Amino acid sequence: MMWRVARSAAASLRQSRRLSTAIPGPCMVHKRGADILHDPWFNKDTGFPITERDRLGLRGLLPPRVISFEQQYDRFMESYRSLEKNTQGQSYNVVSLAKWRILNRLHDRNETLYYRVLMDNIKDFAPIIYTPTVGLVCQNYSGLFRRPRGMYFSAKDKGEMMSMIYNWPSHQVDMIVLTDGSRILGLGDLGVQGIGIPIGKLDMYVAAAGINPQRILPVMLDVGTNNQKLLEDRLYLGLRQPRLEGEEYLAIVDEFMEAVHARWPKAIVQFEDFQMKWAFETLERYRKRFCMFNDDIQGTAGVALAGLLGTVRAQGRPLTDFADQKIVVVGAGSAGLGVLKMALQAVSRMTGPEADPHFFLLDKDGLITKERKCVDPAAAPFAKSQGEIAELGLSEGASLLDVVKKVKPHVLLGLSGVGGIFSEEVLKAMRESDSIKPAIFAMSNPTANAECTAIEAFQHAGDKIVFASGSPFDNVDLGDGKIGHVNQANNMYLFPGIGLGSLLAGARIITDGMLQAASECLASYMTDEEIQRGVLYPSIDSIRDITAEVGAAVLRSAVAEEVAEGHGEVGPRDLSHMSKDETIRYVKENMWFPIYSPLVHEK
Ligand SMILES: NC(=O)c1ccc[n+]([C@@H]2O[C@H](COP(=O)([O-])OP(=O)(O)OC[C@H]3O[C@@H](n4cnc5c(N)ncnc54)[C@H](O)[C@@H]3O)[C@@H](O)[C@H]2O)c1
Ligand SMILES: O=C(O)C[C@H](O)C(=O)O
Ligand SMILES: [Mg+2]
Repeated sequence: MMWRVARSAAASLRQSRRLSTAIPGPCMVHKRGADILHDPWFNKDTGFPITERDRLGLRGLLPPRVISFEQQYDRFMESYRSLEKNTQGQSYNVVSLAKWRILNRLHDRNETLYYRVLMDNIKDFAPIIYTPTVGLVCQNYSGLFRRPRGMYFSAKDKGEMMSMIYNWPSHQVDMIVLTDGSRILGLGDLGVQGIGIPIGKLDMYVAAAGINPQRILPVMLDVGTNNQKLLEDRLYLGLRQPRLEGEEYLAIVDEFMEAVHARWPKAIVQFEDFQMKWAFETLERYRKRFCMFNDDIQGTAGVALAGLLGTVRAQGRPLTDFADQKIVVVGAGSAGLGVLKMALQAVSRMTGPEADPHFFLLDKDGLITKERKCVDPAAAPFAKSQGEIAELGLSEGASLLDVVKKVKPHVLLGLSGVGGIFSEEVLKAMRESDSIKPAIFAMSNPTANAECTAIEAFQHAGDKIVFASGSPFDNVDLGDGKIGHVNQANNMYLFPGIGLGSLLAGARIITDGMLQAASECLASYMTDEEIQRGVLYPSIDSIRDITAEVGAAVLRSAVAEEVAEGHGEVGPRDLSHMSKDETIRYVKENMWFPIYSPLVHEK
């Protein structure tokens, strides 16, 4: 019965979308005149029709000619293309920051146009608003700062957060991305300047998942910084004090989480770029109480696992052979351990709880074994025993080169944050891999921190490899008309769908099952033909489509695990009656799309 209501609501939505170019639904605005022009959410610049200018007190505040949305779009793209032309030959940093500035100015002025150009040109613009340029933006944030975006909660706000949260102007917030700036990409502690990451991630939420930009909130939790250079920088915009530690630190995060939950109980909080100790600890602390997840641990794991399963298919082997794959993971931080934990769960599902996978884990001190004095508890399950490695001629702390030479792994996966660590010698050693298609995943960000470049990988490890990197690289010309395909193994293929699916499910919490469903959905998205060509992930051009599918998979899993409480008028029973296709349709119909709506003034 209820589902019929939902269906008819969905049908009317579909109807209004079809008609949307002609008569989009109205949007209530409580402002008039110049206040509207200065609000990027409502502003249409020269696109305000004459009648609207009359109704909203805008007449005379704009040049007389009305410019259509399409013309505004073309005008922006022309200025962007001429900026590209005019900056040719200049350094990467100068060009990237110039591109970021022009996009950011549009973002500050007219959100509808901004998100439309971002969505339509995601392949060109993701590398600017997301990795790698976002890293450069964070490094230079205090100098680039012009207008605030998002919220800042600092150690000085202790005891005030419950009231501060009400300073945010939107009545409803669906998606929050939170960082404390302690491990920004592979760039280390950037303190308050890390706010660029939540902003970039939420831009991806809007572009890929169609989360309404009025309902997103980027948040910086400024508990100080241990970056001496920033502490000494007179322009640094954050607290000039060492990071809070221990209970003092947790008290700040607790207070923030309580404040968010009090105002928006259904908001989803994505933890991003926290240093390892807090990444794991906060995940365990909050995941049963709030609807939250840690993208670096859980989103990354799902994307990596999907890619790893793809490499098994690429070898023409059944998926169950994943249990026999030899995988060397370089980097035992939040990302590397997240990947291994999820990979272990996958092997256990295939072989039973006594699973004995062939995983080798290295950190800055080399191969991690049980001989190691202090092994992090999260890394302990992956520490090798002397017996296991002695026959390979390896011992505690063995170097990466030694490990690759002796193990002959099917997969070499880097999440170390150390640029170039897959040296020529290491890559050449991968030629002796036991796989017919050795896989090299250089997943660290941004580009300069990638363990190797795409060209280096194909040049040294050979044409047969499958390659993936966290930040984008161009495909590699292998000669004779052959192309070495470059995949982008980045959590952007999952986090928007995890957030969207959890939101539309009205999930109480985000379970391992929901994350597994997301990963499996991504893994099965690729056809055999694509996989054979070394294409493990979809093109970023189809990110909205894959996100809808992932969102639906997450939603269905939330229903199956009985953590779905429903969203808006669609209750859990309605959700449970939806077929897979209906769920995908429901998700797609709930994705926001940038279009000018008629503004109606309401006092
Ligand atoms: N592609 C993606 O989607 C994705 C997702 C998450 C993180 N990352 C990237 O992964 C990197 C690591 O992130 P993290 O959160 O795990 O960081 P982290 O600081 O928690 O862990 C880094 C790990 O690398 C190890 N390491 C450092 N130097 C090393 C060396 N020379 N050899 C071997 N290991 C070394 C450290 O000991 C540590 O175990 C970052 O660059 C981040 O941008 C990428
Ligand atoms: O931000 C990214 O591009 C991926 C990931 O979350 C990272 O921390 O590197
Ligand atoms: Mg991250």
